[in-house]
Amino acid sequence: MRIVKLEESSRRNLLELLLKRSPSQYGTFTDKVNEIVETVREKRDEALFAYTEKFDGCKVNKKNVQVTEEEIAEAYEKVDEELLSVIRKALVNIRAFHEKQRRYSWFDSDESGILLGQKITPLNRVGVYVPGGKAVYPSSVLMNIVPARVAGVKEIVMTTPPGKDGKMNPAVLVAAREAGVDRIFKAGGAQAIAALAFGTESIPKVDKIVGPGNIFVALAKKAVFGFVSIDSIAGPSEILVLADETANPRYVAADLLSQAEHDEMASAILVTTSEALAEAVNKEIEGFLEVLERREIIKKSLDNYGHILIADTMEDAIEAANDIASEHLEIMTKDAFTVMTKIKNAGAIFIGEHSCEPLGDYFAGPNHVLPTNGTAKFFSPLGVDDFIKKSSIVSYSREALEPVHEDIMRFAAQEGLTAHRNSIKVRFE
Ligand SMILES: NC(=O)c1ccc[n+]([C@@H]2O[C@H](COP(=O)([O-])OP(=O)(O)OC[C@H]3O[C@@H](n4cnc5c(N)ncnc54)[C@H](O)[C@@H]3O)[C@@H](O)[C@H]2O)c1
Ligand SMILES: N[C@H](CO)Cc1c[nH]c[nH+]1
Ligand SMILES: [Zn+2]
Repeated sequence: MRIVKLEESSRRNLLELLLKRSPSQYGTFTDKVNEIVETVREKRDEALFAYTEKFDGCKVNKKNVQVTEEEIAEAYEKVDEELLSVIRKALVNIRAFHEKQRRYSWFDSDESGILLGQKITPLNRVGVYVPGGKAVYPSSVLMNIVPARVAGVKEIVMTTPPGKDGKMNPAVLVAAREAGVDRIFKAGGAQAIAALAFGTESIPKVDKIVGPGNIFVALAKKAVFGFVSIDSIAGPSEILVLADETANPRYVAADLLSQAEHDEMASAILVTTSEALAEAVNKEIEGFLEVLERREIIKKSLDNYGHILIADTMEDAIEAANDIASEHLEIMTKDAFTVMTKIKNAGAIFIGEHSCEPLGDYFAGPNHVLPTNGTAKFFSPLGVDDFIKKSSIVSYSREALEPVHEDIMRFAAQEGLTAHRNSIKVRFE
């Protein structure tokens, strides 16, 4: 990977390079995706099936677009016992973590006759998109469905691209059933997002669409936002390792490569105060590349978005990490917990040399659907909050309203809203 000294210009160049991965930069794809979305909106199933044949090479129709109980039973037969056991163990951790995010309605009242509160209502029906182009992601199935179930969503509809033969990945189906999905449809890409947003004869319209995906999925989610709600736009994966001379270069290299293998557009960045560590990490990467299976994707990703920045001080390194706002941030330094307290922007923070990123991808419990592309400055990981909404509650007795009614009338009059003023006035005539 390129080793560059961290200074104002290199930091700016890196930030500009990373921004090129933002969905907003893909003008040519935007037109194409908008056309797919509009066509599915208008022609519904007919368009959905045609695009599935065109982009996924699979013929689906009204009869086979929804995954059947028989297909799920067949999937259980194909998935080995050990994987099923791992899925169940992961589910225990993921559920326990998300249970802690549960929110409750609250009501606050006193003797004055005022009751105020906030009522929590789960969303009625949500759509979960599970990517399935370059890799299959049963782990993402768990990460999307569990928080929705914990929140109390009534119906969870999942879509994921079918194989050319119409078959679905068995581990994906099993993970979905274990996590508590209600219905699964064979649809991927922008056409699946449009079908969930507007509804077709086969796929029901949902209130919110969540889940990661490639550039077509991300742009389609942007296009349908407003017709439905969406979660953050989780794009190609990212890792930033913050390390000093105490870090183990073999671990740092392995962790950087773990995210680079997702996509040619994934990014892997090391920010370190140690030049010796930087050289050693590069050497380890060369060794790993000889044996890793997805080395072609990894090489492209490192060529495009792999970077090592050498900082003069740990304070400078932390400032750069906060600027980049990576999806995942690993801290392998002395006093790693103190460093963590200075991190403001990151989707998930992994502390210490044994807390490697894939531990979070599969098992620890926190969600792996995280903000990417610098959006960790304002977005949070997918969680229970994404699947609930709040209504404010207001209840005043006559005795509570009487002492403040003139204040309110004055406020309304100042805005020139006489019907508002009248609504208060009629109660005291
Ligand atoms: N942030 C996260 O939590 C997270 C988790 C898992 C995966 N990811 C990311 O999700 C992405 C998954 O991408 P993927 O491609 O493997 O699966 P995907 O399901 O997102 O995309 C496949 C679909 O893209 C559509 N498509 C492909 N080529 C097209 C074209 N030329 N025109 C129109 N549509 C086309 C097809 O309909 C296909 O079904 C990766 O970038 C990965 O890094 C992120
Ligand atoms: N690291 C990905 C999110 O960026 C999630 C994932 C799923 N499987 C493996 N990894
Ligand atoms: Zn991963």
